[in-house]
Amino acid sequence: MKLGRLNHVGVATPSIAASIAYYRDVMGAETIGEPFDLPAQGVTVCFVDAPNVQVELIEPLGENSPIHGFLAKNPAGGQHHMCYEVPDIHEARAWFERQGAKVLGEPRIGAHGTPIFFVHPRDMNGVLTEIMETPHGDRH
Ligand SMILES: CC[C@@H](C(=O)O)C(=O)SCCNC(=O)CCNC(=O)[C@H](O)C(C)(C)COP(=O)(O)OP(=O)(O)OC[C@H]1O[C@@H](n2cnc3c(N)ncnc32)[C@H](O)[C@@H]1OP(=O)(O)O
Ligand SMILES: [Co+2]
Repeated sequence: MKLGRLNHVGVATPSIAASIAYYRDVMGAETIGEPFDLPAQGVTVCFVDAPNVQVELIEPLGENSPIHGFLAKNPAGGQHHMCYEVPDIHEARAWFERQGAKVLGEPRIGAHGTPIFFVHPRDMNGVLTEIMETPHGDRH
């Protein structure tokens, strides 16, 4: 596999509203999207645009949110995952499985409308890693 573009850095937060104020007022973010719910992923999401990458704010949604454990250990929130793009999600998944890495579930549709999967941080140098298929319009 060839390392692809860094699409976003996931940042878990107990309050998207408070994080939006921080990125706008302290960090000077000029483009911040509207928050939206992704019940299938157990999170509310909001994208903050930096010139070269997005920050993905994620707040727990529902009792089974996968970020409850992280926020229990990091109550103020913090950097949660890195997301890299790949041209073919199934090839990428098979690659990580061949490396012996723990792939967390089947590909499912993520916040950008293309399939994603996660690889366990224990097998990824301590970084929870999201792999995302590049949207068709963004392919070169
Ligand atoms: C918005 C939609 C989508 C997108 O399109 O972009 C998203 O990004 S959704 C983002 C949220 N979804 C997910 O994170 C799904 C995948 N994650 C999981 O399945 C779980 O979070 C997990 C990775 C299996 C962790 O589960 P959890 O129950 O919280 O923790 P464990 O007790 O199992 O932890 C084991 C081990 O891993 C360490 N850990 C946990 N989370 C992270 C993290 N984010 N970064 C680095 N390390 C992490 C945890 O501290 C434990 O370490 P040890 O104590 O040393 O064993
Ligand atoms: Co993400």
